[in-house]
Amino acid sequence: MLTFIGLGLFDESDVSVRGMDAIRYADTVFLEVYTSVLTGASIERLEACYGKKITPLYREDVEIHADKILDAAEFGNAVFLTAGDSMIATTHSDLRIRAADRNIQTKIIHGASITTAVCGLSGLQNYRFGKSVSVPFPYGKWFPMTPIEVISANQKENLHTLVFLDIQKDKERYMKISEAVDLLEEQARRVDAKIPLYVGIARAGSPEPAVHAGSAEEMRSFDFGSPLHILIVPAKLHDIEREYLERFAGLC
Ligand SMILES: C[S@@+](CC[C@H](N)C(=O)[O-])C[C@H]1O[C@@H](n2cnc3c(N)ncnc32)[C@H](O)[C@@H]1O
Repeated sequence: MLTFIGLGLFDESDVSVRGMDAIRYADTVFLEVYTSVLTGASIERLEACYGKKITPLYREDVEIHADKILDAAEFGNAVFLTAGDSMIATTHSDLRIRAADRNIQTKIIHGASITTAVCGLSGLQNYRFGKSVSVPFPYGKWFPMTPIEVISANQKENLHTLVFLDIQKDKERYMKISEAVDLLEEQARRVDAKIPLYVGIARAGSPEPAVHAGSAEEMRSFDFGSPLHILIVPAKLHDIEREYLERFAGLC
């Protein structure tokens, strides 16, 4: 059996009771550490809390060398932990299909996801979000323009855009809101587009999340603090959305 378990957003206490029971009952516990992370808990702390040895998994362990996971699931109870919800903004649906190819039973135990937490923190309505996009760290001459293309397409339809920020786990590098805004502003400049308003959110799910709405300049000067960070580029605001951002995100 392979059980996908979403751990929620911040630390070891965010997992559901059902998820915790499945971890305690597991023979093997894997933790995927490259699509998102629990910034409030180290692996050691998770191990102490869940009472299990945890094997961290990097991208190649899941996307190329998944046999270790699938073997453990074929011959025992394996759990595959992910920060947030397991199948949101990740590649894990492929792993579930490969498990099914080997007649391994699978199930999902859901966790809170950043994709829904942003609605509560920003007041932006879930049904008004269009396609989401990721901003990767530029590499050499590689400077992808996909983020501004997706944002522009959503803006044409009057839809909000959720913008995930890159994680380079091997370097413990997490993109900050100010870095992402610099990249998005450069992309906008190249295609003669304008992003009039951003909403930045840091550490959703923690006791002290930061939420701030404003122009590119305000995003650069506001101190969002430690990771993880995420951005929203809002469409035209409804009255209630505007009022919520004024009350809870410092929108002027
Ligand atoms: C690719 S998504 C994975 C989403 C995850 N599976 C989920 O359901 O929450 C990871 C990105 O979402 C954002 N993110 C995830 N958790 C966050 C949090 N607690 N606070 C702020 N941003 C977060 C960051 O930009 C991070 O790089």
